[in-house]
Amino acid sequence: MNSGKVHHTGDIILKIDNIALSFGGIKALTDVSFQVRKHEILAIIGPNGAGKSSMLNCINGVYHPQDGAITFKGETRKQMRPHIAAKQGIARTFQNIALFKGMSVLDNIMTGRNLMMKTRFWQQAIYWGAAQREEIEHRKKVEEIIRFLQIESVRKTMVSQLSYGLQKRVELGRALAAEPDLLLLDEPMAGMNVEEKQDMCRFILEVNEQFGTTIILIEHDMGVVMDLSDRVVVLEYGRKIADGTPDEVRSNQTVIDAYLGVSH
Ligand SMILES: Nc1ncnc2c1ncn2[C@@H]1O[C@H](COP(=O)(O)OP(=O)(O)OP(=O)(O)O)[C@@H](O)[C@H]1O
Repeated sequence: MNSGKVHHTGDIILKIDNIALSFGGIKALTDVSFQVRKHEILAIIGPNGAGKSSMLNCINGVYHPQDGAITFKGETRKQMRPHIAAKQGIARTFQNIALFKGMSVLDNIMTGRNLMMKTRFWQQAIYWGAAQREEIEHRKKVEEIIRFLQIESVRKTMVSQLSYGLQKRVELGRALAAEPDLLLLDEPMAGMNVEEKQDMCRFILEVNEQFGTTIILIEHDMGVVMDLSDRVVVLEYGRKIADGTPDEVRSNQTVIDAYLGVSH
């Protein structure tokens, strides 16, 4: 897989400063700091239990770190809240697919627009015309995403009837429906075959290129990480042990030791 990623990134969009998170006696994250530039694809890697998902959960406000600060688009918060993160333009996919399995592809992606809907239920009753126009606009955007992800043929299909790879693509579609500035992808290729992985890689790169979306992804497949990312942050036992370009990280002795299981 050679993606031919073009490296052109902008100002800092996300700053993680000295984050510490623990659950009772378990230290999930200790003093983790890194920065993400606009339009960058940043991969977070590390062995199981290293704190990767916890980091994403702090960024989108699901977990509340005991220490440190998160600055997104210039606004610093000690603790993010999920609805604020979403409103500020952070969208997320999950390690285990979190779709409405009994609903169609179209309706699932439509749920990603919820935050952007201006008219509420009681308003819809009064301003029926405005609500209808708004609905048409949202549907147009959703249809664009469906075309972009090449899932037109299954747009009316119930999600439970789709292959795992397609379900992952629909989940990406739902996140894209929110038109995020920052997209958090938790193992977007997990459980996929080679062909599905290649498709997902292509879509992630196209999202980054065409929409200018900044992306943070957690991924275990090192081939994918090396191909997709501009930079890589490596976590081990909740601490950052390296941060750099894929080439820098690949040749970093501490990283090599962590992956080969050398005790230190
Ligand atoms: N909600 C929680 N309650 C208690 N402990 C948690 C919780 N979430 C994470 N942890 C613990 O925090 C540590 C880091 O977990 P996390 O899921 O962030 O790691 P990870 O690097 O994403 O792992 P994996 O690659 O296996 O998904 C682990 O020891 C985990 O058991």
